[in-house]
Amino acid sequence: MASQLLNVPHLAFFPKISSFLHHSLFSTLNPSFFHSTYTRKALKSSSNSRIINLQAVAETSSEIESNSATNTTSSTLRQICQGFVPEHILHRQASMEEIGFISPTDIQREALPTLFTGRDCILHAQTGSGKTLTYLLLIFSLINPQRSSVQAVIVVPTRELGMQVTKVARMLAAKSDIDVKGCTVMALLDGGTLRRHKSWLKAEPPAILVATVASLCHMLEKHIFRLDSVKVLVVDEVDFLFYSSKQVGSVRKLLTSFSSCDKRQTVFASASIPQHKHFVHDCIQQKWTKRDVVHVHVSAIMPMPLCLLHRFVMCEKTNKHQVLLALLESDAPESAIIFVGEQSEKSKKAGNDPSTTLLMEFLKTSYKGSLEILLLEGDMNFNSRAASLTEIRQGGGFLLVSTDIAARGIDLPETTHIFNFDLPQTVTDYLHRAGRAGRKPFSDRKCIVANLITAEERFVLQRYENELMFSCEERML
Ligand SMILES: Nc1ncnc2c1ncn2[C@@H]1O[C@H](COP(=O)(O)OP(=O)(O)OP(=O)(O)O)[C@@H](O)[C@H]1O
Repeated sequence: MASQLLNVPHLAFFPKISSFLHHSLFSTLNPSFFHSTYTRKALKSSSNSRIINLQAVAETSSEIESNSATNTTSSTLRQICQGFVPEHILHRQASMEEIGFISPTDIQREALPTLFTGRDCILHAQTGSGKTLTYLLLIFSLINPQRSSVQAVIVVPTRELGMQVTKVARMLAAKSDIDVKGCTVMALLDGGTLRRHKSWLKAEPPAILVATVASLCHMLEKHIFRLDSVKVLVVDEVDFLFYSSKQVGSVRKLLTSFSSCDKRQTVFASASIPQHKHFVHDCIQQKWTKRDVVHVHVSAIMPMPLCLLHRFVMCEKTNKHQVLLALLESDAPESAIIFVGEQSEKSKKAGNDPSTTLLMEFLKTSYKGSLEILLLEGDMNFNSRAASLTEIRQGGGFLLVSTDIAARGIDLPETTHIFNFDLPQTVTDYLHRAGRAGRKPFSDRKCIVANLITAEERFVLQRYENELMFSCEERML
Protein backbone atom coordinates (compact mmCIF):
# COMPACT_ATOMS: atom_id res chain seq x y z
CA MET A 1 0.00 0.00 0.00
CA ALA A 2 2.81 2.36 0.86
CA SER A 3 4.40 1.99 -2.54
CA GLN A 4 1.04 2.46 -4.26
CA LEU A 5 0.59 5.70 -2.44
CA LEU A 6 3.87 6.98 -3.73
CA ASN A 7 2.63 6.65 -7.28
CA VAL A 8 -0.66 8.46 -7.04
CA PRO A 9 -0.84 11.88 -8.59
CA HIS A 10 -2.17 13.60 -5.47
CA LEU A 11 1.39 13.78 -4.24
CA ALA A 12 1.82 16.62 -6.70
CA PHE A 13 -0.25 18.67 -4.24
CA PHE A 14 2.59 20.48 -2.57
CA PRO A 15 2.34 23.91 -1.01
CA LYS A 16 5.11 26.26 0.00
CA ILE A 17 8.15 24.98 1.76
CA SER A 18 7.67 24.67 5.46
CA SER A 19 9.73 23.98 8.46
CA PHE A 20 8.74 20.35 8.62
CA LEU A 21 9.36 19.70 4.93
CA HIS A 22 13.01 19.08 5.46
CA HIS A 23 13.50 15.60 4.11
CA SER A 24 13.96 14.51 0.55
CA LEU A 25 12.52 11.37 -0.89
CA PHE A 26 11.77 12.92 -4.23
CA SER A 27 13.88 10.41 -6.09
CA THR A 28 11.29 7.73 -5.34
CA LEU A 29 8.33 9.69 -6.64
CA ASN A 30 6.39 9.50 -9.85
CA PRO A 31 7.96 11.71 -12.56
CA SER A 32 4.75 13.77 -12.81
CA PHE A 33 5.58 15.07 -9.36
CA PHE A 34 8.47 17.03 -10.83
CA HIS A 35 6.12 19.14 -12.92
CA SER A 36 5.15 21.00 -9.80
CA THR A 37 6.78 24.40 -9.46
CA TYR A 38 6.59 24.04 -5.72
CA THR A 39 8.46 20.78 -5.94
CA ARG A 40 11.24 22.24 -8.00
CA LYS A 41 11.56 25.08 -5.50
CA ALA A 42 11.66 22.59 -2.66
CA LEU A 43 14.32 20.51 -4.36
CA LYS A 44 16.51 23.54 -4.82
CA SER A 45 16.10 24.65 -1.25
CA SER A 46 16.38 21.34 0.54
CA SER A 47 20.06 21.73 1.24
CA ASN A 48 19.89 19.53 4.32
CA SER A 49 17.91 16.87 2.51
CA ARG A 50 18.33 13.26 3.49
CA ILE A 51 16.87 10.04 2.23
CA ILE A 52 14.48 8.62 4.77
CA ASN A 53 13.97 4.94 5.21
CA LEU A 54 10.47 4.54 3.88
CA GLN A 55 10.51 0.83 4.45
CA ALA A 56 11.08 1.37 8.16
CA VAL A 57 8.12 3.73 8.29
CA ALA A 58 5.94 1.29 6.38
CA GLU A 59 6.77 -1.55 8.75
CA THR A 60 5.50 0.23 11.83
CA SER A 61 2.85 2.69 10.73
CA SER A 62 0.12 1.79 8.29
CA GLU A 63 -2.05 3.37 5.64
CA ILE A 64 -5.74 3.10 5.05
CA GLU A 65 -6.53 4.58 1.69
CA SER A 66 -10.10 4.88 0.52
CA ASN A 67 -11.97 6.49 -2.32
CA SER A 68 -15.73 6.89 -2.05
CA ALA A 69 -16.43 4.54 -4.93
CA THR A 70 -14.76 1.65 -3.13
CA ASN A 71 -16.95 1.78 -0.03
CA THR A 72 -19.19 -1.22 0.30
CA THR A 73 -20.32 -1.29 3.93
CA SER A 74 -23.77 0.05 4.66
CA SER A 75 -23.52 0.24 8.46
CA THR A 76 -25.02 3.29 10.06
CA LEU A 77 -22.94 5.58 12.21
CA ARG A 78 -24.75 4.21 15.26
CA GLN A 79 -23.82 0.62 14.32
CA ILE A 80 -20.16 1.55 13.89
CA CYS A 81 -20.11 3.24 17.30
CA GLN A 82 -22.13 0.61 19.17
CA GLY A 83 -20.19 -0.91 22.05
CA PHE A 84 -17.69 1.95 22.03
CA VAL A 85 -19.56 5.23 22.32
CA PRO A 86 -21.74 5.14 25.46
CA GLU A 87 -25.43 4.37 25.08
CA HIS A 88 -26.40 7.74 26.49
CA ILE A 89 -24.80 9.46 23.49
CA LEU A 90 -26.20 7.08 20.89
CA HIS A 91 -29.60 5.94 22.08
CA ARG A 92 -31.43 7.80 24.74
CA GLN A 93 -33.35 11.03 24.77
CA ALA A 94 -32.17 12.93 21.69
CA SER A 95 -30.15 10.56 19.56
CA MET A 96 -27.49 11.00 16.90
CA GLU A 97 -30.21 10.61 14.28
CA GLU A 98 -32.07 13.54 15.76
CA ILE A 99 -28.98 15.71 15.34
CA GLY A 100 -28.80 14.53 11.71
CA PHE A 101 -25.93 12.04 11.90
CA ILE A 102 -27.33 8.84 10.40
CA SER A 103 -24.94 7.41 7.82
CA PRO A 104 -21.23 7.71 8.46
CA THR A 105 -19.18 9.81 6.10
CA ASP A 106 -16.22 8.05 4.46
CA ILE A 107 -13.71 9.24 7.04
CA GLN A 108 -16.00 8.15 9.88
CA ARG A 109 -16.49 4.71 8.33
CA GLU A 110 -12.78 4.24 7.68
CA ALA A 111 -11.32 5.75 10.83
CA LEU A 112 -13.68 4.98 13.70
CA PRO A 113 -13.06 1.20 13.89
CA THR A 114 -9.30 1.86 14.02
CA LEU A 115 -9.64 4.70 16.51
CA PHE A 116 -11.75 2.48 18.78
CA THR A 117 -8.86 -0.02 18.94
CA GLY A 118 -6.79 2.71 20.60
CA ARG A 119 -4.33 3.35 17.79
CA ASP A 120 -3.05 6.81 17.00
CA CYS A 121 -4.46 8.14 13.74
CA ILE A 122 -3.87 10.85 11.19
CA LEU A 123 -7.28 11.76 9.76
CA HIS A 124 -6.64 13.02 6.25
CA ALA A 125 -9.83 13.72 4.31
CA GLN A 126 -11.46 16.44 2.21
CA THR A 127 -12.83 19.64 3.69
CA GLY A 128 -16.36 19.19 5.05
CA SER A 129 -15.99 15.42 5.33
CA GLY A 130 -16.84 15.14 9.03
CA LYS A 131 -13.46 14.86 10.74
CA THR A 132 -14.71 16.77 13.80
CA LEU A 133 -17.42 14.26 14.61
CA THR A 134 -14.93 11.44 14.00
CA TYR A 135 -12.58 12.55 16.76
CA LEU A 136 -15.40 13.67 19.05
CA LEU A 137 -16.99 10.20 18.92
CA LEU A 138 -13.64 8.71 19.91
CA ILE A 139 -13.42 11.17 22.81
CA PHE A 140 -16.93 10.31 24.02
CA SER A 141 -15.99 6.63 23.87
CA LEU A 142 -13.06 7.23 26.24
CA ILE A 143 -14.05 9.78 28.85
CA ASN A 144 -15.38 8.76 32.20
CA PRO A 145 -18.01 11.32 33.20
CA GLN A 146 -17.68 10.39 36.87
CA ARG A 147 -14.02 11.44 36.96
CA SER A 148 -13.17 15.04 37.69
CA SER A 149 -10.15 15.59 35.46
CA VAL A 150 -9.25 16.77 31.97
CA GLN A 151 -9.44 13.58 29.90
CA ALA A 152 -9.42 14.92 26.35
CA VAL A 153 -7.72 17.94 24.81
CA ILE A 154 -8.48 19.29 21.35
CA VAL A 155 -5.97 21.79 20.03
CA VAL A 156 -7.09 24.22 17.32
CA PRO A 157 -5.30 27.05 15.49
CA THR A 158 -7.87 29.83 15.91
CA ARG A 159 -10.37 31.08 18.44
CA GLU A 160 -13.15 30.82 15.85
CA LEU A 161 -12.51 27.14 15.16
CA GLY A 162 -12.26 26.53 18.91
CA MET A 163 -15.69 28.06 19.48
CA GLN A 164 -17.15 25.91 16.73
CA VAL A 165 -15.65 22.63 18.00
CA THR A 166 -16.76 23.48 21.55
CA LYS A 167 -20.29 24.00 20.28
CA VAL A 168 -20.42 20.59 18.57
CA ALA A 169 -18.88 18.85 21.61
CA ARG A 170 -21.38 20.53 23.94
CA MET A 171 -24.23 19.60 21.64
CA LEU A 172 -23.23 15.92 21.82
CA ALA A 173 -22.69 16.11 25.59
CA ALA A 174 -25.97 17.91 26.20
CA LYS A 175 -27.94 15.43 24.16
CA SER A 176 -27.00 12.72 26.63
CA ASP A 177 -29.16 12.28 29.68
CA ILE A 178 -26.32 11.81 32.12
CA ASP A 179 -25.18 14.35 34.63
CA VAL A 180 -24.09 17.17 32.31
CA LYS A 181 -21.49 18.28 34.85
CA GLY A 182 -19.57 15.06 34.15
CA CYS A 183 -19.29 15.94 30.46
CA THR A 184 -18.26 19.55 30.75
CA VAL A 185 -16.52 21.04 27.79
CA MET A 186 -14.33 24.07 28.36
CA ALA A 187 -13.08 26.43 25.68
CA LEU A 188 -9.66 27.81 26.57
CA LEU A 189 -9.08 30.19 23.71
CA ASP A 190 -6.90 33.18 22.90
CA GLY A 191 -8.66 36.37 23.87
CA GLY A 192 -10.63 34.68 26.66
CA THR A 193 -10.53 35.52 30.34
CA LEU A 194 -7.74 33.24 31.44
CA ARG A 195 -8.03 34.23 35.11
CA ARG A 196 -11.55 32.87 35.33
CA HIS A 197 -10.48 29.71 33.49
CA LYS A 198 -7.60 29.25 35.91
CA SER A 199 -9.84 28.87 38.94
CA TRP A 200 -12.33 26.82 36.96
CA LEU A 201 -9.62 24.41 35.81
CA LYS A 202 -8.38 23.99 39.38
CA ALA A 203 -11.74 23.68 41.10
CA GLU A 204 -13.73 21.73 38.55
CA PRO A 205 -11.63 20.38 35.71
CA PRO A 206 -13.72 19.79 32.57
CA ALA A 207 -13.71 16.37 30.91
CA ILE A 208 -12.99 17.92 27.50
CA LEU A 209 -10.81 20.94 26.90
CA VAL A 210 -10.83 22.73 23.53
CA ALA A 211 -7.85 25.06 23.37
CA THR A 212 -5.70 27.27 21.22
CA VAL A 213 -2.04 26.41 21.59
CA ALA A 214 -0.88 29.62 23.27
CA SER A 215 -3.58 29.61 25.97
CA LEU A 216 -3.08 25.91 26.67
CA CYS A 217 0.70 26.21 26.97
CA HIS A 218 0.31 29.25 29.22
CA MET A 219 -1.78 27.18 31.65
CA LEU A 220 0.63 24.26 31.50
CA GLU A 221 3.68 26.43 32.02
CA LYS A 222 2.04 28.05 35.04
CA HIS A 223 1.28 24.54 36.41
CA ILE A 224 -2.45 25.31 36.60
CA PHE A 225 -3.11 21.77 35.48
CA ARG A 226 -1.27 18.83 33.95
CA LEU A 227 -1.97 16.48 31.11
CA ASP A 228 -1.46 13.35 33.27
CA SER A 229 -5.04 12.17 33.01
CA VAL A 230 -5.45 13.01 29.31
CA LYS A 231 -6.47 9.89 27.38
CA VAL A 232 -6.71 11.51 23.98
CA LEU A 233 -5.01 14.52 22.45
CA VAL A 234 -6.37 15.84 19.14
CA VAL A 235 -4.55 18.39 17.01
CA ASP A 236 -6.96 19.78 14.42
CA GLU A 237 -5.62 21.51 11.27
CA VAL A 238 -2.31 19.91 12.18
CA ASP A 239 -0.43 21.07 9.06
CA PHE A 240 -1.44 24.67 9.70
CA LEU A 241 -0.10 24.52 13.25
CA PHE A 242 3.16 23.01 12.09
CA TYR A 243 3.50 25.66 9.37
CA SER A 244 2.82 28.52 11.73
CA SER A 245 6.15 29.87 12.93
CA LYS A 246 4.40 31.37 15.97
CA GLN A 247 2.76 28.12 17.05
CA VAL A 248 5.02 25.27 15.96
CA GLY A 249 7.35 25.46 19.00
CA SER A 250 4.45 25.22 21.44
CA VAL A 251 2.82 22.36 19.51
CA ARG A 252 6.03 20.35 19.64
CA LYS A 253 6.36 20.99 23.37
CA LEU A 254 2.78 19.96 23.91
CA LEU A 255 3.32 16.69 22.08
CA THR A 256 6.59 15.73 23.73
CA SER A 257 7.40 17.74 26.89
CA PHE A 258 4.00 18.28 28.48
CA SER A 259 2.82 14.74 27.76
CA SER A 260 4.15 11.52 26.33
CA CYS A 261 2.74 9.76 23.27
CA ASP A 262 2.93 6.42 25.14
CA LYS A 263 0.42 7.59 27.71
CA ARG A 264 -2.23 9.01 25.40
CA GLN A 265 -3.99 8.33 22.12
CA THR A 266 -2.99 10.97 19.59
CA VAL A 267 -5.14 12.10 16.67
CA PHE A 268 -4.13 14.56 13.99
CA ALA A 269 -6.66 15.93 11.50
CA SER A 270 -6.54 18.00 8.32
CA ALA A 271 -7.74 18.13 4.73
CA SER A 272 -4.18 18.88 3.65
CA ILE A 273 -1.12 17.03 4.85
CA PRO A 274 1.55 17.91 2.32
CA GLN A 275 4.16 15.18 1.86
CA HIS A 276 2.26 12.96 4.23
CA LYS A 277 4.91 10.21 4.08
CA HIS A 278 7.42 12.59 5.62
CA PHE A 279 4.89 13.69 8.15
CA VAL A 280 4.19 10.11 9.27
CA HIS A 281 7.92 9.55 9.48
CA ASP A 282 8.35 12.66 11.63
CA CYS A 283 5.45 11.65 13.86
CA ILE A 284 7.31 8.44 14.71
CA GLN A 285 10.83 9.86 14.85
CA GLN A 286 9.87 12.85 16.99
CA LYS A 287 7.57 10.74 19.20
CA TRP A 288 4.53 12.86 18.42
CA THR A 289 2.68 9.56 17.97
CA LYS A 290 3.34 5.91 18.69
CA ARG A 291 5.15 3.85 16.08
CA ASP A 292 2.02 2.10 14.85
CA VAL A 293 0.22 5.32 13.91
CA VAL A 294 -2.33 4.85 11.11
CA HIS A 295 -2.64 7.35 8.30
CA VAL A 296 -6.29 7.23 7.24
CA HIS A 297 -6.42 8.84 3.84
CA VAL A 298 -9.85 9.27 2.29
CA SER A 299 -10.37 10.43 -1.31
CA ALA A 300 -6.63 10.25 -1.75
CA ILE A 301 -6.77 10.85 -5.49
CA MET A 302 -9.30 13.66 -5.24
CA PRO A 303 -8.23 16.35 -2.76
CA MET A 304 -11.22 18.63 -3.45
CA PRO A 305 -14.94 17.84 -3.02
CA LEU A 306 -16.59 17.05 -6.36
CA CYS A 307 -19.57 19.25 -5.59
CA LEU A 308 -17.43 22.36 -6.08
CA LEU A 309 -17.53 24.00 -9.52
CA HIS A 310 -14.62 26.32 -10.17
CA ARG A 311 -14.86 29.44 -12.34
CA PHE A 312 -12.66 32.40 -13.15
CA VAL A 313 -13.42 35.85 -14.43
CA MET A 314 -10.62 37.76 -16.05
CA CYS A 315 -10.62 41.44 -15.05
CA GLU A 316 -8.45 44.46 -14.40
CA LYS A 317 -7.35 45.14 -10.82
CA THR A 318 -9.14 48.48 -11.00
CA ASN A 319 -12.60 47.08 -11.80
CA LYS A 320 -12.68 44.09 -9.45
CA HIS A 321 -15.35 45.71 -7.23
CA GLN A 322 -17.70 46.10 -10.18
CA VAL A 323 -17.02 42.56 -11.41
CA LEU A 324 -17.78 41.15 -7.97
CA LEU A 325 -21.01 43.11 -7.84
CA ALA A 326 -22.02 41.80 -11.27
CA LEU A 327 -21.30 38.22 -10.11
CA LEU A 328 -23.33 38.69 -6.94
CA GLU A 329 -26.25 39.99 -8.98
CA SER A 330 -26.14 37.28 -11.64
CA ASP A 331 -25.34 34.27 -9.41
CA ALA A 332 -27.57 35.32 -6.50
CA PRO A 333 -25.81 33.17 -3.87
CA GLU A 334 -27.80 32.01 -0.87
CA SER A 335 -24.79 32.79 1.30
CA ALA A 336 -21.23 33.56 0.32
CA ILE A 337 -17.75 34.15 1.65
CA ILE A 338 -15.60 36.70 -0.16
CA PHE A 339 -11.92 36.10 0.54
CA VAL A 340 -9.64 39.12 0.42
CA GLY A 341 -5.84 39.08 0.79
CA GLU A 342 -4.18 40.34 3.97
CA GLN A 343 -2.91 43.90 3.85
CA SER A 344 0.86 44.01 3.40
CA GLU A 345 3.08 45.64 6.04
CA LYS A 346 4.19 48.12 3.39
CA SER A 347 0.64 49.18 2.68
CA LYS A 348 -0.08 49.43 6.44
CA LYS A 349 2.95 51.65 6.96
CA ALA A 350 1.86 53.84 4.05
CA GLY A 351 -1.41 54.41 5.93
CA ASN A 352 -3.60 52.84 3.23
CA ASP A 353 -6.98 51.40 4.07
CA PRO A 354 -7.01 47.59 3.92
CA SER A 355 -8.81 46.00 0.94
CA THR A 356 -11.39 44.54 3.34
CA THR A 357 -12.43 48.03 4.49
CA LEU A 358 -12.63 49.33 0.94
CA LEU A 359 -14.68 46.34 -0.16
CA MET A 360 -17.03 46.61 2.81
CA GLU A 361 -17.63 50.29 2.04
CA PHE A 362 -18.27 49.50 -1.61
CA LEU A 363 -20.69 46.66 -0.86
CA LYS A 364 -22.59 48.66 1.73
CA THR A 365 -23.28 51.41 -0.79
CA SER A 366 -23.64 49.38 -4.01
CA TYR A 367 -25.01 45.91 -3.16
CA LYS A 368 -28.79 45.92 -3.35
CA GLY A 369 -29.43 42.27 -2.55
CA SER A 370 -30.92 40.90 0.66
CA LEU A 371 -27.85 39.24 2.18
CA GLU A 372 -26.38 40.67 5.34
CA ILE A 373 -22.86 42.04 4.82
CA LEU A 374 -20.43 41.06 7.57
CA LEU A 375 -16.69 41.31 8.14
CA LEU A 376 -14.23 38.89 9.73
CA GLU A 377 -10.53 39.67 9.87
CA GLY A 378 -7.62 39.15 12.25
CA ASP A 379 -7.24 42.83 13.10
CA MET A 380 -10.74 43.01 14.59
CA ASN A 381 -11.01 42.56 18.34
CA PHE A 382 -12.15 39.16 19.58
CA ASN A 383 -15.62 40.38 20.54
CA SER A 384 -16.33 41.81 17.09
CA ARG A 385 -15.07 38.60 15.48
CA ALA A 386 -17.34 36.54 17.68
CA ALA A 387 -20.26 38.87 16.96
CA SER A 388 -19.87 38.40 13.18
CA LEU A 389 -19.94 34.61 13.46
CA THR A 390 -22.81 34.64 15.94
CA GLU A 391 -24.86 36.76 13.57
CA ILE A 392 -24.14 34.38 10.72
CA ARG A 393 -25.15 31.36 12.78
CA GLN A 394 -28.45 32.93 13.70
CA GLY A 395 -29.66 32.17 10.20
CA GLY A 396 -30.52 34.25 7.15
CA GLY A 397 -28.26 34.69 4.17
CA PHE A 398 -24.89 36.38 4.57
CA LEU A 399 -22.08 37.90 2.55
CA LEU A 400 -19.01 37.44 4.70
CA VAL A 401 -15.98 39.48 3.67
CA SER A 402 -13.00 37.78 5.24
CA THR A 403 -9.26 37.26 5.18
CA ASP A 404 -7.85 33.74 5.47
CA ILE A 405 -8.89 33.68 9.11
CA ALA A 406 -12.14 32.04 7.92
CA ALA A 407 -10.36 29.66 5.56
CA ARG A 408 -9.62 26.87 8.04
CA GLY A 409 -12.19 24.61 9.64
CA ILE A 410 -15.05 27.11 9.82
CA ASP A 411 -18.30 25.25 9.14
CA LEU A 412 -21.05 27.39 7.64
CA PRO A 413 -23.00 24.75 5.72
CA GLU A 414 -25.33 27.32 4.11
CA THR A 415 -22.47 28.77 2.07
CA THR A 416 -23.18 28.22 -1.62
CA HIS A 417 -20.52 30.50 -3.11
CA ILE A 418 -16.89 31.32 -2.46
CA PHE A 419 -15.43 34.38 -4.16
CA ASN A 420 -11.68 34.65 -4.26
CA PHE A 421 -11.60 38.42 -4.66
CA ASP A 422 -7.84 38.05 -4.29
CA LEU A 423 -6.26 34.79 -5.35
CA PRO A 424 -4.95 32.77 -2.37
CA GLN A 425 -1.21 32.73 -1.87
CA THR A 426 -0.74 28.97 -1.86
CA VAL A 427 -2.41 25.89 -3.23
CA THR A 428 -3.22 24.78 0.33
CA ASP A 429 -4.98 28.08 0.95
CA TYR A 430 -6.99 27.52 -2.22
CA LEU A 431 -8.11 24.09 -1.02
CA HIS A 432 -9.22 25.35 2.38
CA ARG A 433 -10.92 28.52 1.13
CA ALA A 434 -12.85 26.56 -1.52
CA GLY A 435 -13.76 23.99 1.13
CA ARG A 436 -15.84 26.52 3.07
CA ALA A 437 -18.58 25.68 0.55
CA GLY A 438 -20.02 22.24 -0.21
CA ARG A 439 -20.17 21.18 3.43
CA LYS A 440 -23.29 19.02 3.47
CA PRO A 441 -21.86 15.49 3.27
CA PHE A 442 -24.77 13.74 1.55
CA SER A 443 -26.09 16.58 -0.59
CA ASP A 444 -25.98 16.72 -4.41
CA ARG A 445 -26.02 20.49 -4.36
CA LYS A 446 -23.28 22.07 -6.47
CA CYS A 447 -21.48 25.09 -5.04
CA ILE A 448 -19.44 27.70 -6.88
CA VAL A 449 -15.89 28.85 -6.32
CA ALA A 450 -15.35 32.01 -8.38
CA ASN A 451 -11.90 33.52 -8.86
CA LEU A 452 -11.44 37.13 -9.90
CA ILE A 453 -8.08 37.22 -11.61
CA THR A 454 -5.97 39.45 -13.78
CA ALA A 455 -4.45 38.05 -16.99
CA GLU A 456 -1.08 37.70 -15.22
CA GLU A 457 -2.61 35.57 -12.49
CA ARG A 458 -4.03 32.99 -14.88
CA PHE A 459 -0.90 30.84 -14.71
CA VAL A 460 -1.03 30.75 -10.90
CA LEU A 461 -4.60 29.50 -10.99
CA GLN A 462 -3.61 26.97 -13.63
CA ARG A 463 -0.94 25.67 -11.30
CA TYR A 464 -3.53 25.26 -8.54
CA GLU A 465 -5.74 23.39 -11.01
CA ASN A 466 -2.91 20.99 -11.86
CA GLU A 467 -1.91 20.37 -8.30
CA LEU A 468 -5.41 19.94 -6.90
CA MET A 469 -6.74 18.21 -10.01
CA PHE A 470 -9.73 20.37 -10.79
CA SER A 471 -10.54 22.44 -13.84
CA CYS A 472 -11.62 26.02 -13.79
CA GLU A 473 -13.95 27.34 -16.49
CA GLU A 474 -13.86 30.88 -17.73
CA ARG A 475 -16.97 32.83 -16.85
CA MET A 476 -17.91 35.63 -19.24
CA LEU A 477 -19.86 38.55 -17.90
N1 LIG B 1 -22.36 11.54 9.47
C1 LIG B 1 -22.76 12.76 9.15
N2 LIG B 1 -23.99 12.94 8.60
C2 LIG B 1 -24.40 14.19 8.25
N3 LIG B 1 -23.67 15.31 8.43
C3 LIG B 1 -22.46 15.18 8.97
C4 LIG B 1 -21.93 13.91 9.36
N4 LIG B 1 -20.70 14.10 9.87
C5 LIG B 1 -20.46 15.43 9.80
N5 LIG B 1 -21.50 16.08 9.27
C6 LIG B 1 -21.62 17.52 9.01
O1 LIG B 1 -20.68 17.84 7.98
C7 LIG B 1 -20.22 19.17 8.13
C8 LIG B 1 -18.71 19.21 7.99
O2 LIG B 1 -18.12 18.51 9.07
P1 LIG B 1 -16.73 18.98 9.73
O3 LIG B 1 -16.80 20.41 10.13
O4 LIG B 1 -16.38 18.00 10.76
O5 LIG B 1 -15.76 18.83 8.48
P2 LIG B 1 -14.18 18.70 8.46
O6 LIG B 1 -13.87 17.40 7.83
O7 LIG B 1 -13.61 18.98 9.82
O8 LIG B 1 -13.83 19.88 7.45
P3 LIG B 1 -12.57 20.87 7.40
O9 LIG B 1 -11.40 20.07 6.91
O10 LIG B 1 -12.98 21.92 6.45
O11 LIG B 1 -12.36 21.38 8.80
C9 LIG B 1 -20.71 19.66 9.49
O12 LIG B 1 -21.79 20.56 9.28
C10 LIG B 1 -21.19 18.40 10.18
O13 LIG B 1 -22.27 18.64 11.07
